[in-house]
Amino acid sequence: MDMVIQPAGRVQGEVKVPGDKSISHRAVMFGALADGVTQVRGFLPGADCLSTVDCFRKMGVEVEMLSETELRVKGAGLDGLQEPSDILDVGNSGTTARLMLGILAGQNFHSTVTGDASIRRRPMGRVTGPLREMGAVIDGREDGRLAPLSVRGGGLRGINYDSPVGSAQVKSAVLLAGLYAEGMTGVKEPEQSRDHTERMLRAFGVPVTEQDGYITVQGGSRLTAAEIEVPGDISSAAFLLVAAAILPGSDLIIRGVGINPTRTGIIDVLREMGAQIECLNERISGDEPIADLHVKAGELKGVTVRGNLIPRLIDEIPVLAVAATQAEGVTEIRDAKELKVKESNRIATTAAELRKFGAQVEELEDGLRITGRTKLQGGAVVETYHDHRIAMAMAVAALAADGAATIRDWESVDVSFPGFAQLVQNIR
Ligand SMILES: O=C(O)C1=C[C@@H](OP(=O)(O)O)[C@@H](O)[C@H](O)C1
Ligand SMILES: C=C(OP(=O)(O)O)C(=O)O
Repeated sequence: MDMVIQPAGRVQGEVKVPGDKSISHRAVMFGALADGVTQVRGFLPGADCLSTVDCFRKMGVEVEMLSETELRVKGAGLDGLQEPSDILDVGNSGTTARLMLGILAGQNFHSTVTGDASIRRRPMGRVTGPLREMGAVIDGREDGRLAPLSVRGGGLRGINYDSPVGSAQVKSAVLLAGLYAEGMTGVKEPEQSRDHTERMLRAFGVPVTEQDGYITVQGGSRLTAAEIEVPGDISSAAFLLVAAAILPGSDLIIRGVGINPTRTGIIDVLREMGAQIECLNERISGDEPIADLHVKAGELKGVTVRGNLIPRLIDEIPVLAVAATQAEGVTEIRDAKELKVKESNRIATTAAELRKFGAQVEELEDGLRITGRTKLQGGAVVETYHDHRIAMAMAVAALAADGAATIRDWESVDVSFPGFAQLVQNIR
């Protein structure tokens, strides 16, 4: 479906964004493995998280949807999952695929995991490698590096894994397998990735410790059902933060957004660029810090973003590139090769689509160089490569353009932010 986005003078008002995708996935998965009934509020009813629900239902877990955002997961216990009689289809969701592979590695049954065309291109060797090292039998295309993947799990031994990438999906997959392994399992990463798994495992009563730089769990640790309050997703809020930062006269409040420090790179960088962002009513909700974000437009200037900041804003880089087109001078994003293995190659797709608005964007081996400030041109017909973040980033570019833009395959937005188009309409 095509979506036509009209320019907006500014954005204003008060809004809420849907629940955090990373936390919603984990609430369902950990609830499924727990003893007792887990209650989840603020769940993201996006396509990716619904894929997680579907996969765990196929393994016999009862998930009751009390409303779109509230669900009850009847835990099967650590060893209660059943062999699925059909393929586990994760749709477009890398998080479902990789975290679930960690769980499947611990099961004494056979399973097959696949997903859409994008998932079948994304690297799975980063999880199947360490899971095989732990003892899981995994096969698939390219010697088990690409889905479809078949898993025969069980009989795992704990390892200390030095991950070559700062990836929460890798860390989580290994730690989840570690719950089923003999002894201790640890993961060390080159840059710290989001820590929702560690926080939520603790909320489910599993000790997660740090030993010699390894984040560690003890095999056999049982999970006890918990009540999970999912905060608003800062990765979704990012589209609104950038819209408000670049549209002069904007003044927007986004209520109840997760501000876990492993996720707030976008706030740090937008502030450094010159946007005004305040965190109001900072509080702890369950296991995660949250706040209301008050953002106002500013005169933006270019910045360099690299190193350990990258995992703290990895999913926000396409929309950060849009902000950079409206900043004076050069913005460089480096050390971000990981962008190439997301739903699309986000270095290539961000550059190609932003150029359609007249932006000056150079693709780098490990990132992007954007030179501002450019008055973005209307009339673009944007391809989205079925990548929700590209669709929404380009919608934000359209808000700042001098005419309407058409965004192709808009339905991908439902992966993480159902209702985005309506919400943007309401804050004009
Ligand atoms: O663990 C998670 O929930 C996620 C981790 C990140 O991926 P990587 O682990 O591949 O960096 C992120 O890009 C993804 O949207 C969600
Ligand atoms: C990369 C993303 O998700 P996943 O890896 O779960 O597909 C994303 O949401 O931007």
